[in-house]
Amino acid sequence: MEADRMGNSTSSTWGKPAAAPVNQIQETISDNCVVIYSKTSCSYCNMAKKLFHDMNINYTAVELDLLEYGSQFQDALAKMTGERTVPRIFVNGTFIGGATDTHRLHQEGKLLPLVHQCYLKKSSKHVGDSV
Ligand SMILES: N[C@@H](CCC(=O)N[C@@H](CS)C(=O)NCC(=O)O)C(=O)O
Ligand code: FES
Repeated sequence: MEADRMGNSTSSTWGKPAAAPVNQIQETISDNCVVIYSKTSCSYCNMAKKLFHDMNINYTAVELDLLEYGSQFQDALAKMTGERTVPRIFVNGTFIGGATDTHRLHQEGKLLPLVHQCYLKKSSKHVGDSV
């Protein structure tokens, strides 16, 4: 029941160390060239998505407000990137910043090369893949 859940929220948080979200985040960012940790209600996040969309670049969006453990993911992201804010954007397995940083990278012409580097890496991995 609702009251149970509220009463247990502290202990269930203790029972779930941030290691699990960190591992999941690391897996997601190594599997996908562009990952945006986002919230559906956030216009900064939408602007970041639009930037990639307009460049015809596929991205993986993880909507933290729709995740049951979204707040723990935000804690993990804070540990990994120094900020708990959204969006948190990763390209080629590396944190590149929030919305402002990403737009700046794009203006400096550095965003597309990072993405292409990742595509190249992924396509070469499959050459001679025996699995
Ligand atoms: N300059 C940062 C601003 C990030 C920021 O302030 N994000 C707000 C939402 S727009 C936030 O994450 N607030 C806390 C939260 O939603 O948990 C960026 O461009 O990403
Ligand atoms: S722009 Fe307001 S929550 Fe991100």
